[in-house]
Amino acid sequence: MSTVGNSTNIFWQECPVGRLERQKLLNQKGCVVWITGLSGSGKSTLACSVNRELYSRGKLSYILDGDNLRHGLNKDLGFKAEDRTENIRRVGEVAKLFADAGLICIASLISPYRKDRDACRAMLPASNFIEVFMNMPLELCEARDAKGLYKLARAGKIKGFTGIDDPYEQPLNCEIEIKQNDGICPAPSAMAGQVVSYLEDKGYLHDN
Ligand SMILES: Nc1ncnc2c1ncn2[C@@H]1O[C@H](COP(=O)(O)OS(=O)(=O)O)[C@@H](OP(=O)(O)O)[C@H]1O
Ligand SMILES: Nc1ncnc2c1ncn2[C@@H]1O[C@H](COP(=O)(O)OP(=O)(O)O)[C@@H](O)[C@H]1O
Repeated sequence: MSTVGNSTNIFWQECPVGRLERQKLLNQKGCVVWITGLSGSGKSTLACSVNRELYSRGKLSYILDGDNLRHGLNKDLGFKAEDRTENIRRVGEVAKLFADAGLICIASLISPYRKDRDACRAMLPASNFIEVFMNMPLELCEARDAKGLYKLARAGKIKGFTGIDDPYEQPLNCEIEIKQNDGICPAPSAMAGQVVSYLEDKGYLHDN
């Protein structure tokens, strides 16, 4: 195709070393583990724990954390709905590249809108988008308030804070749900175990 978006006269370039060769080299399959949930629900903690566990098994993963990407790639974006949508779109595209590189890409963003997450899912071949929902109650996230942002949002000093005066749409069909058991949040290693077991069961930790 020679017209894509606003670009004309452009052509897709193929390279002889492809995804399958890279996966063989790494003995794993590229995919995207997309962690969504409220601020303070434990997304970054889970991402780091999965990353560490995979590393200990000799598997290459890379974390795309919303907070970190907003320091660079997405520093022109704020938190209004269009900016969040563009934030998720860009991270979805980058995650797709990492998965094509053969890595297990762990994206950790609030990603509050279902349609934005679904658009990222649609960018990837079927089943290579693994949506993980941090299903933690707002009360727990707010009680943690690791960055003091809920306090500022309650005081009206931050407007449009997810869960307070901005929406969060829960996934309807996620692959993995992390939730409290009898009111207790599982330890980070247990949460990571749930994700790594899924990857193992679905064959992502081997290339064939
Ligand atoms: N208004 C508002 N709403 C929600 N979050 C806010 C806001 N302002 C700043 N922050 C901080 O930004 C982090 C979320 O960035 P994300 O890129 O993950 O957000 S989004 O997916 O585009 O909604 C989020 O980080 P986490 O706490 O790690 O989720 C907050 O620290
Ligand atoms: N499973 C857990 N058990 C106990 N504390 C946790 C757990 N997961 C996260 N936390 C704590 O909750 C706070 C918010 O976690 P974080 O990973 O930064 O959330 P998010 O990335 O969703 O904002 C941190 O202080 C973190 O140490």
